[in-house]
Amino acid sequence: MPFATLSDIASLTSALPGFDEAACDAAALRQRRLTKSAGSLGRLEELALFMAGWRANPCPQIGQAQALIFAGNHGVCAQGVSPYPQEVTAQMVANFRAGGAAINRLCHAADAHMEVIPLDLDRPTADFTAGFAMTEGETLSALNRGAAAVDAGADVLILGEMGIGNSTVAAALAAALFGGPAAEWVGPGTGADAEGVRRKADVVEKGLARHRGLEPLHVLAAFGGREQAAICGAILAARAARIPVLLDGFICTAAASVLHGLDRRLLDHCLAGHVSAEPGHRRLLAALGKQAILDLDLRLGEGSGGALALGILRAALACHNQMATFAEAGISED
Ligand SMILES: Cc1cc2ncn([C@H]3O[C@H](COP(=O)(O)O)[C@@H](O)[C@H]3O)c2cc1C
Ligand SMILES: O=C(O)c1cccnc1
Repeated sequence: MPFATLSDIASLTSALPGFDEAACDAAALRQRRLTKSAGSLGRLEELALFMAGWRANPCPQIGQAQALIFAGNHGVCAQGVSPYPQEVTAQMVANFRAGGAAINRLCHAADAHMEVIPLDLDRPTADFTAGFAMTEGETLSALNRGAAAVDAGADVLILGEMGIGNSTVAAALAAALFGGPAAEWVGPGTGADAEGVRRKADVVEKGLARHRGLEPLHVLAAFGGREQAAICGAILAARAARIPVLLDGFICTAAASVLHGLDRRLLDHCLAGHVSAEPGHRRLLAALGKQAILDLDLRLGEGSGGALALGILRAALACHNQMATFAEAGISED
């Protein structure tokens, strides 16, 4: 990193660190000695082992949690795909900076350091029904900005987005990467009515008809946007630094799916923080083989589900690192 061409990214996977089995095995041994019946902490145990393997540490800690919220604007909004006007993207960026958004409060509650990164909001990407949303240069630049924003000293990374029109962009990415009719991937987003959802499906179908048979990074360039590319760059930079990632809802997961399309292993260090109420998200997580940590009917974006899931991850590691063993507590084992 930084990436000079899109094909650099495609050839990168084998050079990235993988899961440390030895650290995971050592963590599993510790789990068996903790004062609880085997497996009784369910997915908390799995999360502790996941963190151990990716941090290459049998007793991983979360000292620093970073949250990156990437914002962008989309030419496809000209097709009337969102009930909200595009200015809301920049207005919400100001709200993030002032501390007034849901993600500010959720990051504060979870003790995550949040940063919002607006990506050329005054230059929306091109309308994907008319051509490529981004040039190769724009795509690379956004990927690199995402990668550069990652703090290599963080122990976990939460990713989120803000961009009016993004539920349509996400549906287009998901349909192009996994197939199926647009109607199976679109949903209300911020609150489109039945007529609005139909319009979104038509717009996505038009985009799919225009951009057929593309490689995943060209799918990203075709549908956009800059924040989706930045999310991909951040996921790759996190992988290079062995930082596990908490994905958010449908929009964030659809962006990440571009990397899964490149190589299925590229999202192995990523957890699905939650499953969103946006209907395509459940289908998308199933396609990626990921089980969400939380299911709270959220449909916000901004990284909200990732920030909430950080609390569960912290709890998993508090048990893993700080519970007494049977020997320490003088408790008889079976
Ligand atoms: C005030 C406000 C705050 C938000 N925070 C996240 N989103 C979410 O809604 C947008 C996607 O929905 P659609 O595709 O329907 O435009 C994204 O920006 C997403 O992050 C918001 C949307 C609004 C209006
Ligand atoms: O799941 C999401 O990412 C989502 C859903 C609705 C609106 N904004 C984001």
